[in-house]
Amino acid sequence: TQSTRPQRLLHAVQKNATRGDPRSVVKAIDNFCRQKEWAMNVGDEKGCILDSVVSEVNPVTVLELGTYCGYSTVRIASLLPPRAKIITLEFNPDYAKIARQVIAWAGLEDKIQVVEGPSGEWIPKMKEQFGVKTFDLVFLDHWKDRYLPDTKLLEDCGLLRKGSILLADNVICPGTPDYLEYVRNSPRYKSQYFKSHLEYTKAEDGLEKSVFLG
Ligand SMILES: O=c1[nH]cnc2c(O)c(F)c(-c3ccc(F)cc3)c(-c3ccc(F)cc3)c12
Ligand SMILES: [Mg+2]
Repeated sequence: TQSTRPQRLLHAVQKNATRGDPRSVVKAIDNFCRQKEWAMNVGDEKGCILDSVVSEVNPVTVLELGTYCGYSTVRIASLLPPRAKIITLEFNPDYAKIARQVIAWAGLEDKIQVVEGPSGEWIPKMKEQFGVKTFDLVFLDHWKDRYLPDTKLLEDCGLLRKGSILLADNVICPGTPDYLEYVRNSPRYKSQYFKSHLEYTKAEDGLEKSVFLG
């Protein structure tokens, strides 16, 4: 039976990356996506912006919405301090299965919890299920129509604190106009756009970094 793109991406990691070396996993995926098949990882260019935000925030508790194959999960987790944790939500069970294996190859299972299911259902359960108080950093990279409702849900569930950082991928391509309008005009956020390119292409895209003011 025909393999899927996530399966081929996983095989590229297992073939070209060193077990336990997260940076080699990131490199192997970027090479696969540049040389073989495009895939919707945040990629190397936007990934550097992600790295700089993670390093600046130095988060202890991270939420990622949208795991896909675990590329950004590995990128973030490789920069976290020892006791820090990342919870990553993935709606698609096939993606989650691949992501777990990519994360295992990177040797980062202890810092990462992959949770399967709809973000809208899991966000209200974060406190009771995972003992989360608030998130220091949220990386939005799932479905463009969920960015705004999930942000409002995070606010309503008391999962953001003064200074929590939201970092959103794809705010230009495919674009999240309602989310951008909200974080750029709400008095509860201070927002900043980082212009970049759609992963592995010359098309414009960017990341929006928004600080929750409480
Ligand atoms: O859905 C996504 N989630 C997270 N990150 C994404 C990402 O980083 C992307 F670059 C794209 C993208 C953008 C342009 C394009 F041509 C194809 C895919 C998508 C996406 C958008 C619309 C779809 F119908 C399917 C996938 C996503
Ligand atoms: Mg994306």
